[in-house]
Amino acid sequence: MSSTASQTKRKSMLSGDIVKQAIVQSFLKLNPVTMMKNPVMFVVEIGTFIVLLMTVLPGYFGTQDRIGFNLTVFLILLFTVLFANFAEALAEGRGKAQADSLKKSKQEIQANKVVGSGIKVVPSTELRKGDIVTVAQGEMIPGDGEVIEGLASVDESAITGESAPVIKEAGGDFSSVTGGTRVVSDAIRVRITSDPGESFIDRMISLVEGASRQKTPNEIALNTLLITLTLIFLIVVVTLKPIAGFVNVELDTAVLIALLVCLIPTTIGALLSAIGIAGMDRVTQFNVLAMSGKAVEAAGDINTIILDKTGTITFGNRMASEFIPVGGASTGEAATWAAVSSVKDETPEGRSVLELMKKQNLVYEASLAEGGEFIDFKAETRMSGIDLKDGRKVRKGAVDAVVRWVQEQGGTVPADLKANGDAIATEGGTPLAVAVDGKIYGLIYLKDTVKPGMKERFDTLRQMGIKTIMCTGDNPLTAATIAKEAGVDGFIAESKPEDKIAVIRKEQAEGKLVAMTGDGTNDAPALAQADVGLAMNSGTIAAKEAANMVDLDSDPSKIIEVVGIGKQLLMTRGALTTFSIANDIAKYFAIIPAMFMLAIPQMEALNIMKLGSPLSAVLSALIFNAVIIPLLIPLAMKGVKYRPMSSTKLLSRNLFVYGLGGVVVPFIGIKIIDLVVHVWI
Ligand SMILES: Nc1ncnc2c1ncn2[C@@H]1O[C@H](COP(=O)(O)OP(=O)(O)OP(=O)(O)O)[C@@H](O)[C@H]1O
Ligand SMILES: [K+]
Ligand SMILES: [Mg+2]
Repeated sequence: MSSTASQTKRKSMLSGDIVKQAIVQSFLKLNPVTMMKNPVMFVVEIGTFIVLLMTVLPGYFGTQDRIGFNLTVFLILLFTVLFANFAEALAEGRGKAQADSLKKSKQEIQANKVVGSGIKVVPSTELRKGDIVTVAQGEMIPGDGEVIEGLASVDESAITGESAPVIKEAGGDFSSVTGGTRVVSDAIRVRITSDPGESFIDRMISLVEGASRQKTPNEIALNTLLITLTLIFLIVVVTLKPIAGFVNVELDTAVLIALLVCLIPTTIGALLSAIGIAGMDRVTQFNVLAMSGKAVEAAGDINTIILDKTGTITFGNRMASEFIPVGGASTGEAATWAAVSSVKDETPEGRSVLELMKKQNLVYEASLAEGGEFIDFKAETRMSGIDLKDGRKVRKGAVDAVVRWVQEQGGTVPADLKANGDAIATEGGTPLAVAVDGKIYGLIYLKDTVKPGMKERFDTLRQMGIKTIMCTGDNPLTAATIAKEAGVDGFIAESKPEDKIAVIRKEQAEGKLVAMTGDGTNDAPALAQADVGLAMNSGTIAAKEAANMVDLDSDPSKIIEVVGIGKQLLMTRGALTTFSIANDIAKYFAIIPAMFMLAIPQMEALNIMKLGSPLSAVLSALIFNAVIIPLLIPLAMKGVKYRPMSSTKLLSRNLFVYGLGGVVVPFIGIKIIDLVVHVWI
């Protein structure tokens, strides 16, 4: 698929360059001002500095006999901090590279600004909200805006990575254009909707660059836990020295610092921000822009997803495939009125009616529509049509809507309408009734197909404990057929845009987190109300501003994968936290006995791990503590393997795997390192 092409293009950006940059960054991030943002690693840095002083000023600290050991501890600690910095820098690297390529597409553009009745060429940076510009074939669109006149195909590859041009036209849901994209055919008039520095590309750059990255509520909570643990261990270790002093035991300062570093949760402290950045990055690689890390996390906690039927679950190219007369009318009559009501109907459904006429070699008197007043399709009325100049009113639309409209005018409903309509609906098609004033002439059979693989995707969601609700403006029979075929958990038929917001509020009132997709202006309130609102890039500005995510490929069914990515982010963080804390427990068993054996050699019985010597035990634990960070970077970046199951099952499984693994792995790791280290000292 096309989005995979852009993904491979972006994946290859994790190149040697990014690694080189990340190595440089690892050193720059040693700056204490930067380091302070990560309290756990900041404590390690302070420890590193103290051991450095003891190494270079042994006379002052009375550590002349330990210079070699202290130097080794200093180096291991330094690498611990560097590894943590490297993890974060590597995670940031890909976004930075992407931001650079975006900046290139942001060079100065000449804009044809409409001034009075003429055109003035100005640099795009001078454009302000409300300005009108014209953009002709081959020109770049100078800023974000809305097409107010004309239709053009636009190459949006600069932002979407997608080379096939998309159609943009005035009015409707495909009118928004993005600055930095190129008109490849025809010309449009655009009203600018953003001031300089606030455009979509600007926002995108600062997002992928991480400039606007803020800690999420979940990260803040976890950070508080990590700081608390660090403080507790700090107090324990600091008070250890005077306590030991009482019993005339002299504890070595470097060993105490090593103990502290091993006990505080350095593994998760080092990887925490990399996990968050990588999670956002996975969403970006998927061509979805998340406005905040919070949105990605919320996606991981979603309980209910609200999906549109047409275009999300089905392909959405509802095409007229048959004219079915009712109430004794002829096929020709039904087709004629269907066509007359569709002359100016620019929806795919409307256009397909005229195409079907051509395909079936049917003709109608075009003059009938001349001078008439066209009635656009509206989701509220679920009808479209024309008021003819001779006073007759022609309508087509959802059967129940047209029936009501006919009855309002004192008309009658043909006896065979319901059976014919239901027949179409039970096949999953959409019946549109066609009427003139009080008389219904026939039905248009609109065909649509469920996208392949939908059932499997909904099964997966169900295993994760997520409920899916299909919302559609279609009739209950069609809705039921499609719902059954696609395998959604529930559906709402004949729904108007405002019904969506009601469903979201209802679910939220039950304490659930809700995700939805949308593209129209009338979706905006619901997109804002939802915990995760995914707007289509092809959609209106209002929709994109209300949502907290934008899908550059405009594929509404992607919400399903976004939820998966969010889940994976939360799982990865949970798993590595469990692993990290369990790890520290194991290191405790290596260091504490060693420390006391250093002071009281008779305490050999404590050496349950049978490590070579007290000093090699301390170094081995410290080395393990350092190298586990780079070893876990790939897992932090890629995310833990993710199998769909309920959250509670997942939690207990992860506790088992990463908790137990976290205790066992260091025992083995420290033992192996000790075998090597012991030979050296
Ligand atoms: N161009 C049109 N002219 C007249 N009636 C239409 C037209 N397009 C759709 N309809 C009718 O209006 C109903 C509502 O359409 P709408 O686009 O709001 O929702 P939908 O596409 O059926 O559902 P979904 O919310 O899944 O997109 C359709 O089911 C159909 O019966
Ligand atoms: K640690
Ligand atoms: Mg629709």
